[in-house]
Amino acid sequence: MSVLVFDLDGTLVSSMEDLVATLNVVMTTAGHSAIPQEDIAHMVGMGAKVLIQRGLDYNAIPWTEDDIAPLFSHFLDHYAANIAVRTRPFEGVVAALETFRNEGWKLAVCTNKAERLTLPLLKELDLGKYFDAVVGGDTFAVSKPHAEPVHGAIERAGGQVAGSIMIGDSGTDISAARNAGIPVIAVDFGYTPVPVRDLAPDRVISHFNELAAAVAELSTQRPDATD
Ligand SMILES: O=C(O)COP(=O)(O)O
Ligand SMILES: [Mg+2]
Repeated sequence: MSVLVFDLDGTLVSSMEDLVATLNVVMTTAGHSAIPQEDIAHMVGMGAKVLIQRGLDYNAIPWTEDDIAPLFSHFLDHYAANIAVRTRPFEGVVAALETFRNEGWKLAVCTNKAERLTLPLLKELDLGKYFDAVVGGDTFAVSKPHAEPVHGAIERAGGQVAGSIMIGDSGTDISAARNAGIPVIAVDFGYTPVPVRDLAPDRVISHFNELAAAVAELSTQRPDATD
């Protein structure tokens, strides 16, 4: 059984506005300046803790791990209470997930978002029902770009690595897929400081209605083929 392993933020869901709102509540409550959305877009992808650290760096605030803990806890509380104010699946996501399920694919989420945020968000957007496994940034001891959460998602979905494909929006996802030994399709509408095309994913799509063709192309390549 092959698995389609999806990243969440910037891939399945457009979540930037809610992430920006929460980060800026955390920043301003702590007495720091709010950060413009276009700059925060480059800071997402490694989970909320790293987002906060990058936000402090942006404001040139020196920090230690001890400084991060209360800000992270504020972030979790505020974001959990405002997780889907503006966040929505990208256009075509629901139709694509339904098609893949009907075709017999197993589906998994592998995100660096904390599990306690990921599960409620999927539920709130009525997406949870499509996935055989959901892995968050804190589900395993290490997060993407390590291979372990990708392999864990595939295993928990009841699938096997050979034939599985990752779909993501950032260099973190592309590296995670490479480390996990599976091909990767990048969406070009997500959150990344570098254009994903420059990171050499196997395919790039600009809309979810292009995903089925990209998956079909990669699926016809033998999983053990070398190129
Ligand atoms: O919350 C983040 O920073 C990243 O989440 P993602 O792995 O779903 O892109
Ligand atoms: Mg992402």
